[in-house]
Amino acid sequence: MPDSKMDETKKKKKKTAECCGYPISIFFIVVNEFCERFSYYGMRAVLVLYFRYFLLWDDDLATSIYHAFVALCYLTPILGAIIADSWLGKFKTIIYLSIVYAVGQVVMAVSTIHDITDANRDGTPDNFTLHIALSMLGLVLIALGTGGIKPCVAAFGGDQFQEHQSRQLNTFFSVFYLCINAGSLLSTLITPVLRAQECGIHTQQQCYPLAFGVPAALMVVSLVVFIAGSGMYTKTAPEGNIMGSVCKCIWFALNNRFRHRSDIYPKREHWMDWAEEKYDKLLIAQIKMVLKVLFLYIPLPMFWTLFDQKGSRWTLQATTMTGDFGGFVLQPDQMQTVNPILILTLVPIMDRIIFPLIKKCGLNFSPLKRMTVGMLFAATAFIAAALVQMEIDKTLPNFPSSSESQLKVVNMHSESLIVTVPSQEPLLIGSFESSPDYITFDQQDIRLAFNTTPEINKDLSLIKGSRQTLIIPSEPAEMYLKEDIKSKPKEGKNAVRFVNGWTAYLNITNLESSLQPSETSNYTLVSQGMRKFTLTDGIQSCEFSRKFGFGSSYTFLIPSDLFSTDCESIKEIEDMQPNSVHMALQIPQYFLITTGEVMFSVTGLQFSYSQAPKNMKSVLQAGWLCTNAVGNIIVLIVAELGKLPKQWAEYVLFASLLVAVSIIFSIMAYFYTYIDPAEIEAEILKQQETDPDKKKKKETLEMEEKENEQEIKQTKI
Ligand SMILES: C[C@H](N)C(=O)N[C@@H](CCCCN)C(=O)O
Repeated sequence: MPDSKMDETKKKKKKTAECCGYPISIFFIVVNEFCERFSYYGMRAVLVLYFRYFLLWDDDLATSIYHAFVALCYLTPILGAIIADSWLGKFKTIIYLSIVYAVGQVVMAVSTIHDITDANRDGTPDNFTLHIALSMLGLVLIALGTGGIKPCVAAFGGDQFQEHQSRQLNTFFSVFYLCINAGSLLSTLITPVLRAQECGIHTQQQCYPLAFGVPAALMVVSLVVFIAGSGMYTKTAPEGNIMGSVCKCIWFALNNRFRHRSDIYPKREHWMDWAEEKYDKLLIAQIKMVLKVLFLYIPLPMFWTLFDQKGSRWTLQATTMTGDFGGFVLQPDQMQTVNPILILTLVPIMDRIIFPLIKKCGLNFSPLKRMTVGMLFAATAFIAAALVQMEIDKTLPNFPSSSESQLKVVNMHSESLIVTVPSQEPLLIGSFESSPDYITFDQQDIRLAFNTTPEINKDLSLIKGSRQTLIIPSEPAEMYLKEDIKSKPKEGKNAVRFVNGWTAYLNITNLESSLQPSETSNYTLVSQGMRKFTLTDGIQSCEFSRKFGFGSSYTFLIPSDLFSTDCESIKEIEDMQPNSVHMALQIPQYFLITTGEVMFSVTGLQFSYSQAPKNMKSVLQAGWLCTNAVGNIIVLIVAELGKLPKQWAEYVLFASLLVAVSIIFSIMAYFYTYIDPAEIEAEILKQQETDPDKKKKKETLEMEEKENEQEIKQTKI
């Protein structure tokens, strides 16, 4: 927008109602942002677990779709900025896109109701295609909404301030950032708790509808709050399609340069100077400033590649750890709250203590240096994550490879048995006991010998890549194989099953059906904490309680004296140890990545603002957010191409890539000279005033172009 027009807009700004020097309207904007960020981060906190455990996608697909969604959220700001600047203005853009956003959240919440397709009432959806289609539609609408309003809301907040309120404007931006993190903190604490509840019409399942429904409700609240402030806002008219002008000017410069590629034309200082024939010197200078910063942005996506894995890989890592903090139990997806908690404490500490201290020591800790250090912190965070992963790997059971088979023997016979197993010492298995651990075989067909009278020889055909248990009931000749789980139970839950050694059928709470004598139940999943099972044969009953940790698996052996011992004689066989590495071990990696975020993200945001000409702040904002989108696309590419067999190795790979990129960035930063865009703009305007030929030059060029167009038309006719 020409400056004269901009001044007019400023003059036209109506005097707004104030409280303590602040426009009252910003209260609505800050509350709106808090609710919107609650909605966004709340939904994001449980998203990867929804993909993994509701839609039953594997870790890689869940991670890929999660990052594709985040990438889309950071690509759509460009669209939002264009709509606001050239068509609807910020106010209407925020309202319309917030409606799209709220609809998306509602569609997403509906997609998580398993009962809508669970016709056979077994607790799992029958029509996954419908759930996937609904959730993808919901996510696209959410991405359009959240990304579209992102470059508008903060700028709209800024528009509310008068020129004399520059101090209050700075405070507003700090409060705005804190609100983002307060919203994020509360939602990442609350939504995982909602998810962990059980709900449903026909069967009780993890309450994803509530976990996604509350963020949807908050988005509606956000919209209502924003509309409520409607009468108090200063609404500036759309500034004109600045992105369009920038693109046209660049296109013209490139074309003009190409047309004059011959050596007979004198060289120009910068390739953008080839737009001088048609475009304002001011616009060209502004584009040069923007391009200089955009060039510097090239290595930045790698930071976001690592940063945004907090919500995917790190959350999945937490599901293989224990979250028992004594007084309270933390869910794996709640670990992400460590980030906003640290932001709320680290931002003031850095701003008030660390950065001033560094300055006092005479060190020039320039914004670009801070960003480089931020990248190195993020790389160190991934090394910490790799070390934690190595600790977890040590505690994981030795699962069979695709060519191996594993077998355990459980003796429900009233006497001890000696079992002869190929290439093993004979095993002595007591009554109601099992072989010490799974025995691994390279072959599938094996023969076992039992010292019963008469002796039994049993030929077994094991399943490749599987874990199985051979159950020897009270009548050993009726022994049978039962397939076991071969990975950690989902969401840090515990898998339990019962073998019925009682003489009649048994009903056990939580089990799908009653258990016949000598039968082994399928696994049932139970959450961490004290769990109670009631066993009854229809006449007698007793209760069996046990405290569970995270990620374990047990087979409970029910003896024939069950009711006379009041369930106390039930024996347990531990098939899989509970997770033993504590989630607290993730705190160092969260601390390092958040320190990196403060140095990189907060500084980067300020840097983008300070180096952008005043009418192109939204262009650079969209560019800055785009680095985030590209970062998430890189996760997809590296995760797909890399496919490293060990998770810790993938963490080390990402850390190494970021170190390499931070070295390149530091070299680029070394050659960057900081500018004061306002000063440059003022200088050019002054020069232009003393250039009477300027207007004439432009008019002549426009005439020439029109004549050319007409000539082309006539030639065609
Ligand atoms: C919650 C997180 N710590 C945060 O502050 N997020 C901000 C900035 C995200 C920057 C992405 N380029 C947000 O606006 O959500």
